[in-house]
Amino acid sequence: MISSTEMAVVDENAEALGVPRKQLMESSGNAAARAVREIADPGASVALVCGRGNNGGDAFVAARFLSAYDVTVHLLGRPETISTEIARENWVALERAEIDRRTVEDSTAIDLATPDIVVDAMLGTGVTGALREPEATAAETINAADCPVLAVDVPSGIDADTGEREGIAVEADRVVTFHDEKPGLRDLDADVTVGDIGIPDAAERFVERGDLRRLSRDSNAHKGDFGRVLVVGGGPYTGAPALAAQAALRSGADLAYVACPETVAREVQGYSENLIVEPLAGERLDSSNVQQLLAVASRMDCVVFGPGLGDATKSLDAVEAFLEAFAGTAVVDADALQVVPNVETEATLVCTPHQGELESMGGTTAADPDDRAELVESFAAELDVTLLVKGAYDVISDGTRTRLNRTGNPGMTVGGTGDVLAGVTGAMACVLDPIHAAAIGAYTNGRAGDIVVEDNGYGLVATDLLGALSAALWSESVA
Ligand SMILES: NC(=O)C1=CN([C@@H]2O[C@H](COP(=O)(O)OP(=O)(O)OC[C@H]3O[C@@H](n4cnc5c(N)ncnc54)[C@H](O)[C@@H]3O)[C@@H](O)[C@H]2O)[C@H](O)CC1
Ligand SMILES: [K+]
Repeated sequence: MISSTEMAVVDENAEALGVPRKQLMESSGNAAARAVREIADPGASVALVCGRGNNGGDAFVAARFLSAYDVTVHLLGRPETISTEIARENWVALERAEIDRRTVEDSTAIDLATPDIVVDAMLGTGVTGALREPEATAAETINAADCPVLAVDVPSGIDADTGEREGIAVEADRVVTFHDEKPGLRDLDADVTVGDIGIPDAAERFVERGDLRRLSRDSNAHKGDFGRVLVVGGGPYTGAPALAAQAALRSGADLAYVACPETVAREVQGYSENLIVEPLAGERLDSSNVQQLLAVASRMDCVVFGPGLGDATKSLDAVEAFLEAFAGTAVVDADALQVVPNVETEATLVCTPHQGELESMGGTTAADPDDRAELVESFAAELDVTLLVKGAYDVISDGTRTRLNRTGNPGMTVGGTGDVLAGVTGAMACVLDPIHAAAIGAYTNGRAGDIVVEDNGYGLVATDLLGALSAALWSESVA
């Protein structure tokens, strides 16, 4: 089962893997034509009722595959209003092929005559809200037709995210849906088949640029809507927490705080005026800081534990005491990871170990990415956390869903890149589910590293990544 949001991610991921949308439309149209052939014999009359989006485009393609039938293509609206380039190209192809195509500019004038089969290709996963005109009246006409109705992808008027309808919807006898079943179709009184349109499994398995669609920026947003991140770390090291916090800002968080021992607070602040530093009494994090941390954390959307914290027992005890009392979202990295296997917490945890750290947590690893993915998935389920295990192929799993990330390069073994990753993941965890936050964190951090190396060659340092994060996340040129 796949929602329309998820479908849009997978569709763009397929494109990133070299399978363009036009090719997918060709397969969708072919699958729709196959369904027509299963319902009606050659020579039968087929009325295709098409909208102006890609759902309609599928039917333009189907018409080309139905040369043995008496086909009429009805476009609802003017051809200039066809909303996508690939649908328009397929519309134009119909004219050249001299296939009977008509435009219906007045919804009351749609005349299907008495076809042997009607194909509903008005709206698919792009529908929002109740059917408007001319689609609403056309749906009535289709429902009144005395012949079988085949819906392309989803019956028009059914919301492909929820399976619900807000007003009138096409009553289909048969649905040919693409790639995977859509919500609600099973509850319909219709025969539903899933057409394989050639989207490779890799489009779901690997994190690709389509995943970035999960990050939409609403223009009405306020400060704080994209998250407040608190990085807890520093003591033996000062650069690490500053890197993580700046990475969180560069990847969209609105505010980044660093809670660190007071002895290093000035130094941490010195790295950037964009950071808000919260000094903690003492030279190393210890249990006496926990109440203060809990108070600060209660105002945050995500807490990142670990960067530059060190492995002093008293600091790890403090992390444990914090997590025992915390019920929010935390990213756990570096030495703080040791605490995770034994802690009793209600917090939602995203852990970012490299393979050595995974083993010290009690997990196992393997050289083959698919074997590793299986091991990581079961370990994530056992710990009840989301794991992002770093490697040439990063493995991300919440124990049920498992993804692989291939961005990044050998130049990124340099110190500090893990702190950047923890910060990016923290920013993502403010606005996304843990599995998506970790997947996009891994993708973005690696992509930033690839951009730096493409521009300058090897020799990157962690601060270079900060400058490339925006491009990795938002630049159109990233392909
Ligand atoms: N990877 C894939 O799944 C593929 C899917 N294909 C097909 O494409 C459609 C989705 O296409 P899209 O262009 O995104 O949207 P639609 O065609 O469903 O509709 C967009 C169109 O409709 C207008 N609109 C939206 N809501 C309403 C409404 N309530 N009333 C009237 N009009 C409405 C909107 O303004 C747009 O103009 C998918 O279902 C598949 O059939 C491709 O084949 C490629 C592969
Ligand atoms: K449809």
